Parts: sequence; C-alpha cells; structure tokens
Amino acid sequence: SHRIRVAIAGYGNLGRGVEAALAQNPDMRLVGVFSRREPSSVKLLDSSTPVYAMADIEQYQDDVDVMILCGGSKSDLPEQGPYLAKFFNTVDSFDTHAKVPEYYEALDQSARDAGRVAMLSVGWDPGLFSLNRLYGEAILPEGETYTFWGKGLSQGHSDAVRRVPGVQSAVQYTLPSENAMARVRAGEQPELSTREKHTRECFVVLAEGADADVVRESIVSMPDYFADYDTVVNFIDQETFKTEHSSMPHGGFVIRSGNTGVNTKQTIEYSLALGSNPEFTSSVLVAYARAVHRLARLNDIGAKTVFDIAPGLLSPKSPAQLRKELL
Ligand SMILES: NC(=O)C1=CN([C@@H]2O[C@H](COP(=O)(O)OP(=O)(O)OC[C@H]3O[C@@H](n4cnc5c(N)ncnc54)[C@H](OP(=O)(O)O)[C@@H]3O)[C@@H](O)[C@H]2O)C=CC1
Ligand SMILES: N[C@@H](C[C@H]1CC(C(=O)O)=NO1)C(=O)O
Repeated sequence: SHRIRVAIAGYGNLGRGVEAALAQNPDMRLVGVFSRREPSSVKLLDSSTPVYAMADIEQYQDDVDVMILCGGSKSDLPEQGPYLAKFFNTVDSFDTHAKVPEYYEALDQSARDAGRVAMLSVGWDPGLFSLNRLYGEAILPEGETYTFWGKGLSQGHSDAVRRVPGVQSAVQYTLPSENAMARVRAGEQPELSTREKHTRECFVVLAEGADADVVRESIVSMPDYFADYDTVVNFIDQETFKTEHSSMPHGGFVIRSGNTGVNTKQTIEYSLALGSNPEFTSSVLVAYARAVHRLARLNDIGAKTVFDIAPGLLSPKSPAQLRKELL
C-alpha cells in the first residue's frame, strides 16, 4: 500500500517538529509545507521538500491524504481549521480549552459538508492527558482527578503572548505549586482552584516604542490564558532572550486519586518528561494523522477528538501483530 501523503500548514515550532516526526514514520511521507510567509524565506530541515504559499493550498487537495495544521491556537486555527477542513482531512493541536466546543462544531460542519475527517486538540494537553483524565474517571468513579504541568514552556501561552501588540519575542513558563502536588500525592484529594495549582511566568522582548505597563496588563488579564492565574511578566533584551530562552522543555502528570470497595485507596498516575514540547506534540500529531487517514478511507467523517479514536488505529502494526506483541 502507498505511503500516506502528509502536508504541513504553518511552519513554526510544531511545523518543524512534524517534519522531523514524519522522518521517523516510514509509512508516511511529507509532500509539502504551506506558509503564509514568502515560501523562499521558510527554511525547512530538509531543503528538498517544497514550500508553497498558503494562498495556493486549495490546488493541492488531491495530492494530500492528511494536512497537519501547525498554526497557533489563539488566532490561526480558529480561522484555518474550519477553512482547511473543507479541502483536506486534517489534524490539529487546538488547545484553547474554553473554546473547544465551538471549535468542534465549526470543524464538524466543514468536514461533514466535504465528506472529510477533521481531528482537533491532538497533543498532550489536550490530547494524551485528556485520555488519562477520561480513564481515571471511568475506572475510578469515586475520586478526584488532578492535572499538573511543568515547570516548562507552554507553546499555546507563548504563542498567545507573541500575539500581543508591542511584543517582539516571548516565551511563557508554567510552574506547578509544589505544595498542591504534595497534597495530591499524599492522597488528600484536596479542593484546589486554578490559581492554587500553577503560576505563570513570561519573558518578553518589547518591540521598539512599546509601553511595558500596557503589554503587561494585556498579558495578565488575557481571558482563557492568564486571567485565572497569578502571572509574572519579565522584560528582557533580545540577546538575553536568544541565549536563555531557546529550549522548550515541558512535562507534567495526570493523577486520579480514588477509592474502591469500602475505602480502598487507588491511584492512577500518567506522567510526561519532555526534552522538547513541540517535538513531542508533533509526534502525537503524526500518530493521529495515521488514524485520520484510516478513518477517511472507512468514510468515518466529521470532527473527531482523541476520545473517538480506537488506539489500534494509531499503530503502523496490524491488529494481529498488536495482539501478538503488545497485549
Ligand atoms: N495540544 C497540545 O498538547 C499542544 C498544542 N500546541 C499548540 O500548537 C500551537 C503552535 O505552537 P508553535 O508551533 O510553538 O507556534 P509558533 O509561534 O512557532 O508558530 C505559529 C505560526 O506562526 C508562524 N510563524 C512561525 N515562525 C514564524 C516566524 N519566524 N515569523 C513569522 N511567522 C512565524 C507560522 O505560520 P506561517 O508559516 O503561516 O507563517 C506558524 O504556523 C500553539 O499555539 C499551541 O496552541 C502546542 C503544544 C502542545
Ligand atoms: N497546550 C500546552 C500543553 C500543556 C502545557 C500547558 C501549560 O503549561 O499550561 N497546558 O497544556 C502547550 O501549548 O504547550
């Protein structure tokens, strides 16, 4: 059977990560990258792969089995997702949790009208952590679920800060509360507000002439991203930014602390330790691109989340091989 033809829409940290991840999956091949920038200015890891202008993307709908959308969730995907789902089977990492229901409906409309598949919110959170929150509740109905991230770089929050007028460069680190994590691990099943679990810290390089107080206020009050957290904003120069904030480690864990029987303590913990947040997220996107291709061939169309995907569809191994090797 032919290799799955994959393309990338939007070439940033995620786009680069998808390019690298595809090279690790021999049943797939990268047929092209689409960018809103001048194609000749976009430098890929493998310069032999063509870069096309986003404006021309509709012309390639018959050359691509799955389009992996690597735009920012704050302002790229809300427009690109529903649009591209009309022409391609798509996968994206949409992570503005508060807006998932409306984004799902928009994708579902486009995908069903086109007879295609559109997978949203694939990655680790949302994505693999979402699956583990579901497993925890379904398996241990009596209990509490906790999600902690970091200390590490959130790409969604960093992208959101980069979109603030007056910001030239920016990264955002998420810091989990040590006290909150200790209480959860001790099995206390505490009630914890959003603010009690994490704080956020940004490092920003201001654009020429921008007002630091105005930029800080725009960040700390930003709905869905910062408003519910205590956030520190540090202003640094470009040189410091480049030397001190170029790596993107992250990680975290999902804990289900529950009880069975009369009062038997049970704990499920799933954790990630990521040397590169974008490269890991991209590896998840590529595995789900395989599932999207298979669902499209089965004509199982419309919007899908990780909750809708049988795990076997992710694997290049046949069901018989999986039963033999991994069960
Ligand atoms: N679900 C999950 O677990 C995760 C989700 N994510 C999501 O992935 C999204 C993308 O993250 P990330 O790749 O870090 O975002 P980037 O800021 O690196 O890229 C976003 C877009 O910006 C454009 N761009 C990239 N580099 C440049 C540049 N040098 N100059 C001008 N434009 C540029 C690209 O579009 P173009 O090529 O068209 O110019 C790109 O698609 C995040 O917003 C987040 O929501 C990330 C990690 C985990
Ligand atoms: N979507 C996140 C992935 C994880 C990280 C995170 C956070 O630090 O707030 N929330 O979810 C990202 O863009 O990195």
